Amino acid sequence: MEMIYDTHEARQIDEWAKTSGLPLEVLMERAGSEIAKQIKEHHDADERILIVCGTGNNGGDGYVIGRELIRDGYDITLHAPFGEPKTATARLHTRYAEKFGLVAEGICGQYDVIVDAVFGTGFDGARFTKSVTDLFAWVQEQQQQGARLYAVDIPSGIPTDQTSDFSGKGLKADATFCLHAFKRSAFLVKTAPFFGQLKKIDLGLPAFGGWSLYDESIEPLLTRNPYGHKGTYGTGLLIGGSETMPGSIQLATRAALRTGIGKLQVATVPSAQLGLIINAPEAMILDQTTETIQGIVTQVDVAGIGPGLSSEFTSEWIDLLLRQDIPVVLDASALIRDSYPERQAAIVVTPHIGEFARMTNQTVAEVQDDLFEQASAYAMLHQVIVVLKSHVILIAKPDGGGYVIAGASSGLAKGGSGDTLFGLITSLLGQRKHYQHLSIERLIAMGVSWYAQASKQVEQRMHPSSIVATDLIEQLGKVEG
Ligand SMILES: NC(=O)C1=CN([C@@H]2O[C@H](COP(=O)(O)OP(=O)(O)OC[C@H]3O[C@@H](n4cnc5c(N)ncnc54)[C@H](OP(=O)(O)O)[C@@H]3O)[C@@H](O)[C@H]2O)[C@H](O)CC1
Ligand SMILES: [K+]
Repeated sequence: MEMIYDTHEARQIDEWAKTSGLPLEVLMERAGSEIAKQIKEHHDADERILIVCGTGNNGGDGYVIGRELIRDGYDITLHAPFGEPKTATARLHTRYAEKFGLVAEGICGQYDVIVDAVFGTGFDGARFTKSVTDLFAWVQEQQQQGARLYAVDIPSGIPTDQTSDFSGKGLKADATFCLHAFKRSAFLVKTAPFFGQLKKIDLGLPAFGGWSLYDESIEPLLTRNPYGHKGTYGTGLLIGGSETMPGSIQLATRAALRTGIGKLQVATVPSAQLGLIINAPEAMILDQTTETIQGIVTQVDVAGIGPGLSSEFTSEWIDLLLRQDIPVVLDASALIRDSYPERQAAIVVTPHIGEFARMTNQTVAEVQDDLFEQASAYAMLHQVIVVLKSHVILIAKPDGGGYVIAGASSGLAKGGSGDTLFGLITSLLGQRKHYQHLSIERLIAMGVSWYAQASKQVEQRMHPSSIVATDLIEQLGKVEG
């Protein structure tokens, strides 16, 4: 799994390497050489390559890249608009690069490739001087004339952790070589478009830190025990639907049935019951009353409540579910609590970004700016698992870390997707016994990954604008792992 760091974690791993005997000079050497290798794979020695270096270690990486390319006969111009690097590590590499004839010079004419080694994680967004603005404008002109732009670690001008003060100004790379770990801003809505293609550069350091990009195979979810029976795969209870919103519980039910649950009980209103008889005859249908819910809740392995629900008893039913020793999934209309009881079994909340903003008394923009921290803070404070649905999906763990699932189809940005994901998550948690070897958060991450992969496959046969939740549910069964 690929790690996602904030500035603090990036500094910590440097410090760890240093105290463990691996100096920063070596990390810089690895970073620069690996990036140079990748540039050589895509560009010939006769292309004009410009490396723009800043005064920190990001600039130092640039000197190593230049040296490695010049050594192989590439046509390199190194430009240091703010003067020579100031850090001891970068200066060491500057001196060494001089031995290969790499010295800073002026810029002239059009370049084929520009390497942005101006600012990395040390950029101070509060200082946007005219010289920085002019440099960015010049690089953008070069791009308009056809230059390809590669950023080292982070595109210059882009913050690392959160975007509340982001001016919107920064270099927009075709690809970014992310050193050791991705940085959080590569997944934030305002800054992600500046990164272009993300390319991870391995510096040989151990994985460390709280957040990672989930990229594991979903194979375990697609395999079944040949000796199992319906009891092996648990019984789920879904509570949702109302006279005015009968559709969402149908989608949730169908998604749960397509993702392996052994038995499914659905407590809903009469108009939604009719739809379920036709569209999901495999589910068992219950009346949506306190008595029925009370009666069934002791017999199920998981309960999910919320989609399309509109009842004066919602809060009472949530309490009822939380008193059982089973995982509980809260979605949509059931996202109404500001505290949760201490309990052994997991509580999972699955808000979209607007619901999460309401739950935390913030604006959507405030949540988007600091997505990781916001999700973590809620999960840690309430000791719940947060599945936060935005342009990426974050699964925040109560211990402060979490998983990011990226790459789902843009076609999912419409009604019905959340109901589908809710049904899928509830179904998988009902099968906990079968998936004992996975932590609950990994099981959820794998489920979200299943959903994202299915959406990508639907895109192969229809335009994202046309994709509806039903297409996705049908595709779940065709994903190959
Ligand atoms: N483990 C790793 O991932 C490794 C990462 N490396 C690289 O190191 C950088 C971080 O290096 P750092 O020196 O901390 O910071 P930067 O190079 O990004 O920037 C600091 C210099 O930039 C100047 N600066 C900052 N903001 C501005 C601004 N608004 N205007 C002008 N100049 C600015 C700053 O100047 P000061 O006046 O504040 O001193 C600094 O000189 C990381 O991103 C990686 O690329 C290692 O190479 C390998 C290990
Ligand atoms: K950079």
